[in-house]
Amino acid sequence: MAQGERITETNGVLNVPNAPVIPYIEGDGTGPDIWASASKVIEAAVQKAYKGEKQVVWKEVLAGEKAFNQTGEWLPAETLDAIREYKIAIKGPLTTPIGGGIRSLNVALRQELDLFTCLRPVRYFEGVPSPVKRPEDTDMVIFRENTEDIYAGIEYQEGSDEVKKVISFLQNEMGVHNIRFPETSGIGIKPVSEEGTKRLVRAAIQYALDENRKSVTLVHKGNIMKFTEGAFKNWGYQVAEDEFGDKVFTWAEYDQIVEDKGRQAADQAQSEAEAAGKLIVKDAIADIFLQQILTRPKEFDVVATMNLNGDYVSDALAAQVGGIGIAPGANINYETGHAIFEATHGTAPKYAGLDKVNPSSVILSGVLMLEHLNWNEAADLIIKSMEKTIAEKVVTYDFARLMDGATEVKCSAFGEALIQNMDA
Ligand SMILES: NC(=O)C1=CN([C@@H]2O[C@H](COP(=O)(O)OP(=O)(O)OC[C@H]3O[C@@H](n4cnc5c(N)ncnc54)[C@H](OP(=O)(O)O)[C@@H]3O)[C@@H](O)[C@H]2O)C=CC1
Ligand SMILES: O=C(O)CCC(=O)C(=O)O
Ligand SMILES: [Mg+2]
Repeated sequence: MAQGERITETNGVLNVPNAPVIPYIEGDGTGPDIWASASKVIEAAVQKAYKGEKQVVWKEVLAGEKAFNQTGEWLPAETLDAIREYKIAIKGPLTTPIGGGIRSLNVALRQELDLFTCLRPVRYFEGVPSPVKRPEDTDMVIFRENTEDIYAGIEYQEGSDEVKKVISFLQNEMGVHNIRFPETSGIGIKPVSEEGTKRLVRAAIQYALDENRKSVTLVHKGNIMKFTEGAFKNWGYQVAEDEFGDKVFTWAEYDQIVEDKGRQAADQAQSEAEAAGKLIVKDAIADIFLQQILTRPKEFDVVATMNLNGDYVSDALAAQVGGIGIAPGANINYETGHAIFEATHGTAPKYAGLDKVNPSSVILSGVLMLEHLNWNEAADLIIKSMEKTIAEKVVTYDFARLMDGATEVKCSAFGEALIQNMDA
């Protein structure tokens, strides 16, 4: 086994050695089962693609229950230091208690490393059972803002001295009179900034242009939350128009043409922009968006949204293409090159230690990682093998329960089947 070298970055470009050290967090709950299976698949793909010329040198770093049991800390400083040093990491899911206890370690990792984009591609694999009639029509890439919004964790518990101060400030100094039950309210605060919005939307538009996508939809609830979600929409259009000029046509421009010259002229301008291959930047209010991704998925492509909306949209879209067992993700800072790859799902605690769940979400997060390293040959081997294995109906319980004639296999056996089906 090679000793491994650090990945570095120069002017936004990663320098990837042939044996990069990649820290991994095994995760809680089903994390260890999934990681055991996923890591073997990633190793096999790299071996088959590069015949030993390249390899991943894994370095375990601790977080969650394993970290707490071994060090007394949930997220040791060494873990953050290692990810800062080695740039790229991959992780299994980590538990977050509800209504008390520690705040989310997953969110902490994203905030500490300023991984401002949560990238979650949603595509269909032929043969996967889905609740919709044409799952192949769903092909979207979610850009979820990953550091702000209510995930900032600025919350005050009902009855606490802090909440009394905040409520008194709001009532006495800000003229707020509509907190319905001030004596028994908890308060949460939702910061959304111009910088935070613009760097996320910039990344989404750049991705859409690079990947020849047709549109970017800004998803918000700006009709109700005007200065947070409404501002997200306005800043999103600003960054599109100020920084991408002629490459994009926005619905803000469309509205301006309607005002100046009428709807017919605006429709014509949009048709011309589409014919010229310009990227359409549009927006949708979150509630109707959740309906339209089901009824008209072909109309959506890249999606840029805030943290909480992105969380809901991620799981909803994952369902359309077969569920959370096959939903990958990446947390990325496009400016520093730091990234942590992880599944969209959580620890699925009821299946912990049963070697049962679908490891595909972490395996496909590994594919995103390999693509990020520009090791596309290895990434493609995994994708092809997954297409073949699912087509053979060799699947884990989550797909098997919805498929006729499936062979249900365990988490580890599914990984082995992928390796068997991998043709270099
Ligand atoms: N990034 C992270 O680390 C995340 C962590 N979490 C945390 O995970 C914990 C549990 O959260 P919970 O809300 O139950 O959500 P989970 O995503 O952990 O599980 C919900 C359900 O999704 C299905 N599922 C999840 N993973 C898989 C898989 N790999 N293969 C097949 N099916 C899967 C199972 O459905 P079924 O029962 O129908 O088979 C499972 O019961 C919480 O502490 C939460 O905070 C949550 C999300 C992300
Ligand atoms: O951190 C958690 O526990 C939940 C995170 C989550 O739901 C997500 O990343 O989508
Ligand atoms: Mg989530």
